[in-house]
Amino acid sequence: MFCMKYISTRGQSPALSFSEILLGGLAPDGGLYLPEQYPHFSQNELNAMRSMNYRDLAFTILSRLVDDIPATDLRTIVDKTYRADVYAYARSGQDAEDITPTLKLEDDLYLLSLSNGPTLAFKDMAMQLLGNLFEYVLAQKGETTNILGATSGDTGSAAEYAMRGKKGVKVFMLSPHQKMSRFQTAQMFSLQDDNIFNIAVKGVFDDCQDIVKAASNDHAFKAKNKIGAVNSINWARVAAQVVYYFKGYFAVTTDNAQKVSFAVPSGNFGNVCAGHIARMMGLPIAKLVVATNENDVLDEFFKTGVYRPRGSANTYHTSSPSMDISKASNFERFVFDLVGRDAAKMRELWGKVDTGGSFDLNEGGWFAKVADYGFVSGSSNHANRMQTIKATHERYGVTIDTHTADGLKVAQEQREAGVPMLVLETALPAKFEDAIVEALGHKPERPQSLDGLESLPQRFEVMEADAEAIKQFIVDHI
Ligand SMILES: Cc1ncc(COP(=O)(O)O)c(C=O)c1O
Ligand SMILES: N[C@@H](CCOP(=O)(O)O)C(=O)O
Repeated sequence: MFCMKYISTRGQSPALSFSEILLGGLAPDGGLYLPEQYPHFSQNELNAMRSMNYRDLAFTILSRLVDDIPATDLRTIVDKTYRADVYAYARSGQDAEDITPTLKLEDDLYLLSLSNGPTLAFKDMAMQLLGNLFEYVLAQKGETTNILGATSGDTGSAAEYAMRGKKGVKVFMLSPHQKMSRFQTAQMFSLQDDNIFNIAVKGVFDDCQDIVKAASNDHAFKAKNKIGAVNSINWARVAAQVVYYFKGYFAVTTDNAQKVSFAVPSGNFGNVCAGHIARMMGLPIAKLVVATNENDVLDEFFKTGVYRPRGSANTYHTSSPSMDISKASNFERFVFDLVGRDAAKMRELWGKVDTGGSFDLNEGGWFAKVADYGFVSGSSNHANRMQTIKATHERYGVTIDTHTADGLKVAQEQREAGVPMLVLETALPAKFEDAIVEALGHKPERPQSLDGLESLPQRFEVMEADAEAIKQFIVDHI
């Protein structure tokens, strides 16, 4: 019987079990949780996983990361989550039972469809599981939680759809005022459930995320008001996202000697961090391609070794708005591994980041080791997105959204002969109708059930980017 413990990247919090860290976000020392050691799948285990359906694969992987929920209960939670009727928006010709079907564009180039869930973005893959895990753990402990989250457009709706009506859960979701697409805004703000509170913050996503972290670092406030997290600072979010890298790999290979690459539209680094963890668990990955939009802090790091988060004034509002992020939370998880899990080094580096500074990992020779982890990067801009959406439609008859277009553009630059490249489809085009009309001259398809979404009445508060005022709002509404 192994015992999986989670440790903080900053090294000054006690090691805890999965259920103990499930509801929270940051560790008490301000760091992020990671497994003390990554579990590793042997070749025989990978062979056995090759023919598994999504639910079996999810259970097999998650049970190596979660050892304090009885296996029969975890199995029930997984089976309840990954159902074809939950991930029902598969393209015609795709099998919804696959949960994350692959779509071949041409030889060795695929889309990995992650956005067939209720809110049409990849966030549903983990958030639906989180909703069911939260319900289970809260019932076991007889507790309640008040979730405080930040969204640039997709985490918010995925969390609200996963948590609406759930007993013992309230959701307070911060979003950048007037910076999400019309569809994204309507998807969140039209929810009228009593347990959902949408707060439009006058600022950018990073301001919202900073407020979430400030509340999480106020230990007395967090404990008194039972503050929970659903952003990818929450380990369970990342853990759930590991599964579809395995699913995608097995879908396009026949033998574990083969490697594949994944191109990942990136902002907060949660999605590609899950790819990194899949690789650490033994998945044969050639490259992890980090694709950014004009907010290219991550691309700058992977090209130069310098991590230089930017302030609100230098964070651009783009046509792939969910990636308008200049301070990537989960990057800390990768750097922890990169610097040999040296927590003192992490405190030194994030001491600079948390006070508005930057760091250069050429110092100490750490940047030279990035290649060992398979990371490469690139960026794209509005003109690239329009061109990629148009070319993909003309060449393959497939409409992709603006974020997936960022991924595909950079994927094309990083392809290698004989190595399948999977581009993660992180949202469906219906969420970004105006951009699709600009690129193609016509609207994208949208599920009939979502017709008229933008005309529904909306309920939200507009607030300044003021952590104390937002904390008071929460106190007044719980
Ligand atoms: C549609 C879409 N694509 C890509 C991203 C970037 O993913 P990550 O923040 O995990 O890097 C996001 C938001 O995070 C998103 O909503
Ligand atoms: N793009 C995200 C930003 C939050 O990312 P998360 O993965 O940390 O929740 C969004 O759509 O809200």
